[in-house]
Amino acid sequence: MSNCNTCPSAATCSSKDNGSCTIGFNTNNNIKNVIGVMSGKGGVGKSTVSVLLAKQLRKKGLKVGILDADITGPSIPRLLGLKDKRATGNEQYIFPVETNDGIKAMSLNFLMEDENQPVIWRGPVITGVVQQFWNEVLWEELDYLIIDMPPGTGDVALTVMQSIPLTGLIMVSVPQDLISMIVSKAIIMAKKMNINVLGVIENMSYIICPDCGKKINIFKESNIEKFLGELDVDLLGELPMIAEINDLENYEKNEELIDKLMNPIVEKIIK
Ligand SMILES: Nc1ncnc2c1ncn2[C@@H]1O[C@H](COP(=O)(O)OP(=O)(O)OP(=O)(O)O)[C@@H](O)[C@H]1O
Repeated sequence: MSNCNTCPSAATCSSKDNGSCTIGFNTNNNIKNVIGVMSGKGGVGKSTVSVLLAKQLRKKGLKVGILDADITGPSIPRLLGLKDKRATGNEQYIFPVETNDGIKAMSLNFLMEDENQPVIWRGPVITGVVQQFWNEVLWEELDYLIIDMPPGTGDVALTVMQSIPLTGLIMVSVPQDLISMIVSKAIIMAKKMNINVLGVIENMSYIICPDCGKKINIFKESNIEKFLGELDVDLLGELPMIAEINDLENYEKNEELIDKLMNPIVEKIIK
């Protein structure tokens, strides 16, 4: 059950009441910060941003894990280059799969025989799996656990917000009015649930001219400043739409460029 002393949400939690807290803890895990990556809308780059964050944090020598809460559309194993790996376990715990650079990861695809097999489960079963990934995976000591949330503000998002002690949420958006409107819903949901929104990352914000290096806005001029002002949320940074980000399985080849783009964002998050 809950333990306020080791809860990453302790600083912002208003209840401070062990009796009413429903957050479960695996006493063998000590996770200092839990960051949810959310958007409200699918396909905007949540999983990509989750992996980029994890890689940068790891490069700073921190202990990092990724929990893939996108149970019906898991993409973390592929993005980490772990698609052929399977998780193991014993009677008590599930052991996360680890990348060569030491990022621990758990995804439903690590438990499926075939990654193409669809998951045809109803909401309560799916939310149960997410809770198991929090409670039954032996994460041990982590500085940061990144949770890649599924799109939308439905069951799983609600479960993560209610039953995992989030330090904060990062919202991923792209510069289109329709998406900003849906991301706004997710931000308002988080605020209603007293979850700290660390800020927004605008993904696929621009492209870079291969000849002159100029930034080109592909969508009509972004209204991100206005949208953030209305919601009182910070912009953590903007990421371009580039082939190197689309090719995370070969991250090492593009490390220098990606580090340059991600490092200022990660510095803000750590602060
Ligand atoms: N900045 C970028 N530049 C180029 N390609 C990108 C960028 N961000 C994401 N992509 C690509 O867009 C696609 C969708 O990204 P991703 O899977 O991260 O989105 P998602 O929001 O997690 O999707 P889902 O809603 O399915 O969970 C992927 O093919 C990814 O490689």
